[in-house]
Amino acid sequence: MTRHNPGDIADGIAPAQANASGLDGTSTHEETVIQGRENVVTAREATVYHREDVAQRREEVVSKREEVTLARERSVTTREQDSRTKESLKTATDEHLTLLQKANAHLVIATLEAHELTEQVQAAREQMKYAAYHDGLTGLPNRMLLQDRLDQAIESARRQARPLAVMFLDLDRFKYINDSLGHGVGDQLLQSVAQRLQNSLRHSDTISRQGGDEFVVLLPNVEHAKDAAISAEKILAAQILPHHIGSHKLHISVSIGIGVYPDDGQDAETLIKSADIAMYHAKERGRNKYEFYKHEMNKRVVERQSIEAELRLALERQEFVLYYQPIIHLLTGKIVGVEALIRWQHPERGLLPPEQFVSVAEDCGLILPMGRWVLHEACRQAQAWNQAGLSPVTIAINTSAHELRAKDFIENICETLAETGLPPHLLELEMTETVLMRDTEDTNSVLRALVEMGVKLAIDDFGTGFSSLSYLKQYPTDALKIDQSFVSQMINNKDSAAIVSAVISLGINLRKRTIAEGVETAEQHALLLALHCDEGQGYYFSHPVAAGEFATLLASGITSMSQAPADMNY
Ligand SMILES: Nc1nc2c(ncn2[C@@H]2O[C@@H]3COP(=O)(O)O[C@H]4[C@@H](O)[C@H](n5cnc6c(=O)[nH]c(N)nc65)O[C@@H]4COP(=O)(O)O[C@H]3[C@H]2O)c(=O)[nH]1
Repeated sequence: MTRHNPGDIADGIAPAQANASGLDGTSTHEETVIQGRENVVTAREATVYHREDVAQRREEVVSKREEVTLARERSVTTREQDSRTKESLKTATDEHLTLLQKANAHLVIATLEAHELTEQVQAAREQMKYAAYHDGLTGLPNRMLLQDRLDQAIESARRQARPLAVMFLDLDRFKYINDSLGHGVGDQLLQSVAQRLQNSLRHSDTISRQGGDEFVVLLPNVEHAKDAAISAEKILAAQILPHHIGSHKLHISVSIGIGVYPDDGQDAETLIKSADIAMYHAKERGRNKYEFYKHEMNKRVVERQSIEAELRLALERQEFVLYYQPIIHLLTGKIVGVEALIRWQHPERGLLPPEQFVSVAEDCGLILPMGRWVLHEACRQAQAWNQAGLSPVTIAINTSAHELRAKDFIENICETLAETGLPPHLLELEMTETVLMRDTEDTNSVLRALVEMGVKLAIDDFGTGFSSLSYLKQYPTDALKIDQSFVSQMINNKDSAAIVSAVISLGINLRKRTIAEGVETAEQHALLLALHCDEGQGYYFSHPVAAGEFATLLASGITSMSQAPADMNY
């Protein structure tokens, strides 16, 4: 745009325009004036326009400036805002970073903790798994693990068409050690037995503890049955050596039954059962033995099971009876006592001796009601003889460990004596050494209570248990019964004679009566007399007889039963 000088407009003529009109030479003065006026008007208009234009432009400029200012302001504001935003963003980022770092630290810790926890959980899981498959006392595989391994071994034996063997082991007379020396010693003995089993067998064999004193061994790699016999012999030889437990030197043997796959069982359960049955037969043959399973053995086991079931009914049906064996004063030949011995008048099997059912009764707990019945019946009978005017004799009764431990044992004896009217000094309780050696504190208080009541105490089968002479001084016992195994051999075996002689001397010195059990011959009788044994009991004098028969013996005063009928076997 052309910019005009405002002075030019004030003169009324724009120089350029003036110059242009004068040149053409055609216009008049008037025209020129008019022209000039028009020009002036035009110029004024132009000026006006120009002014308006200028004003407008100024406004535009102003507005532009405002815009620019506004834009600047906006820009400043935006920048400020930006900078503020950036700052807050930075702060937020920093905070976020800090949080992240913290979170990361937590995450690291949490990861470590989780790792540690996983390890603990894993360890706990493994521990639980170990506990589920192992015996807590010996650390040996338990029933479950054995089952597992046996299943696998059977499967493998089946595929390869070869045999495998299972051995069932039971410690002989472990119960007596447990009863007499306590569970602590019993547990240590089991650990020692387990250790020796491991040392006697191969790593590939599985030795498991089934519970109590029972172990089962899996021999997966046997070529022939005789391989199992070799392993069994190794076990017997290792276990028979004394076990040193604390201050005790314990002798224990094992009985082993062997079942062989596939003949004696095609699955784990049957095989173990066969080995178990064979083990019972090994025990019956005299312990410290092994025996292979034979099919006819099963019959005996079924018999034992049915005995248990029938024994429960025997008390209700009053099938038990007592037989009485006289005890003779050796010097005078008079009957001074009588031992009550239980029999079971079985409806089908006839009269059964105690060895066929007393241990079953002990195992299934029936010994307690059975023992109460024996006590009551024996006291009642003895008092009946007294009241019938027969010379009073001491009645001896066998007392098992279970009975002695029963809470109501003393109470029961008091009640029985009161009910039957038998004077306490005519009752003698027989207990084995092992029964006396258990829980010495408790046993002592029970025995003292009995002595205070006036009841007599005799130690049965003396010399066969884990003899500790200190308890002879400790307990208030009246008599020592010399075990029949020594009496029966005393004539031909010097050692047995020496033991019998020593026990009698002990009795004399400790002022206790000595009673020889199992006297069968005149020679034994004569030697016992010469050794100053007080009393004797045995087939030489009388077999155990029924109550009526004993009354006859007592009344007739027969003291030597060389005349005893031969068929008096019970
Ligand atoms: N070889 C031979 N044996 C003779 C002779 N004289 C007696 N006997 C037998 O020797 C056993 C003596 O009883 P024990 O040692 O107390 O041994 C008893 C006793 O431990 C237990 N018993 C018997 N009756 C009871 C009872 O009522 N309760 C308890 N808990 N056990 C009993 O059963 C065991 C065996 O009793 P029994 O079979 O009656 O056997 C009796 C008796 O018949 C002999 O000259 N030669």
